[in-house]
Amino acid sequence: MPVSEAFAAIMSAVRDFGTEKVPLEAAAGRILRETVTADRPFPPFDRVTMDGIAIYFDSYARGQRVFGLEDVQAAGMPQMQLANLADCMEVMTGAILPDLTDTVIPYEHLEITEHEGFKRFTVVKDAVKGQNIHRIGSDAPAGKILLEAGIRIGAAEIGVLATVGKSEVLVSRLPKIVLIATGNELVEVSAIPAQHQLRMSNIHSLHASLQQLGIPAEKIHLPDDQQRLEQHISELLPETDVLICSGAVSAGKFDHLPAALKACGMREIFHKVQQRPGKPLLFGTFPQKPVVFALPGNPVSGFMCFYRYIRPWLKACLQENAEQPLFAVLEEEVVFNPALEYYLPVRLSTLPDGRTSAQPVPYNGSGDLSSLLMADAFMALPAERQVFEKNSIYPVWPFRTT
Ligand SMILES: Nc1nc2c(c(=O)[nH]1)N[C@H]1C(S)=C(S)[C@@H](COP(=O)(O)OP(=O)(O)OC[C@H]3O[C@@H](n4cnc5c(N)ncnc54)[C@H](O)[C@@H]3O)O[C@H]1N2
Ligand code: MOO
Repeated sequence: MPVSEAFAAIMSAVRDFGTEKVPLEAAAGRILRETVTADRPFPPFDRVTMDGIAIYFDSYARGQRVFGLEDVQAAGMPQMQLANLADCMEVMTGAILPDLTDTVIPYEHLEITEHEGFKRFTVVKDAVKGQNIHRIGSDAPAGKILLEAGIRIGAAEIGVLATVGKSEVLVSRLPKIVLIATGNELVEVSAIPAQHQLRMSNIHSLHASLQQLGIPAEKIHLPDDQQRLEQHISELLPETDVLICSGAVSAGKFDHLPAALKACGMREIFHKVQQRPGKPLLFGTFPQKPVVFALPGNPVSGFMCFYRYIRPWLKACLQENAEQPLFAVLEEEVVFNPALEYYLPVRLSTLPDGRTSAQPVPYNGSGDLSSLLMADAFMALPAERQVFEKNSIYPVWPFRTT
């Protein structure tokens, strides 16, 4: 199956995992599922923006330059009122502007003297009516939509949510994901492997890739034994939303996973995609609820499949706004003969004209996990061509991203 068809099949199996309310403190990184409006104007009152004095501008306009002090309006104090329009009120940044004043002169534009125990302020720089006041509603009127459903909540959004009083926020519920590593050759990260063994890395990479999306996952290692695979998988099914398996999906004698999944009731949507790496990718659904992505065991294959298929699928399930497709300029000629879509590890950078460039990194194929250390995206080179010229433009799928 071509990549475009595989992707379309996966995206037509998008599921809604529902919503939940979380405390504001736990909302960062989650997907907002409600419209958030301004409960009050932004700012909610005429806000003083400089420490100094507030005056009635007409007095100044008539030539008055010396103002006697009536009182001090600090931030957090209810609004005061100027009793005599020829006086002034000392005001602090963040205070509500005193009633009957309309202009704020900062201390830097004042000479301060004392006369018989009373403070006097002489204005020594030109003033403009209305200066240094952040007007009520000038940023947003009450009722304005500030945030729409579908955004990923970041630090700026948390500040706005706090301002409008959202101590609880409606967000997408996260799916329960189980990561299964298969393979008798795999040992724990903390183990010293024998010569024929290796430490399992794929599910740790996948776990980290899910963490970028704020989704936790359970990790399990199962042996190359069909009965044990079936038994474990059937136990997991009732309480799992997404199964992501790694390894045992190609043509080997011990690649029991497809048969085990089928025995557990999986409906296979496709197995094998016209791509490299990641050709043996399998996607299926279960009648009750989980979907299953069975990724090829070669580390770069599974990694690529996560960013090309699983990540966009999960974002769509969480009802997160879709990302803009990204394109880059290929920095050197690439020749690739098989009739497969080629996902080439590349390093991205910005050209002087602002476009993104993609430099292929040294790469020994889908077992070469270390090649990813130098790369930050896969460039998708279409199956119909064999020669990809320098300076041609193709889509890229970045993986150093949130
Ligand atoms: N006769 C054929 N052989 C192979 C084919 C094919 O079409 N016909 N496809 C090749 C391709 S392409 C790939 S990719 C691999 C995928 O094979 P599997 O998905 O069955 O994966 P395994 O054989 O289990 O493992 C492959 C490789 O990856 C290592 N591995 C597996 N899991 C992990 C893990 N969690 N952490 C680190 N490394 C892992 C495993 O040790 C193997 O070296 O098949 C080709 N063969
Ligand atoms: O497709 Mo396999 O994933 O090339 O190594």
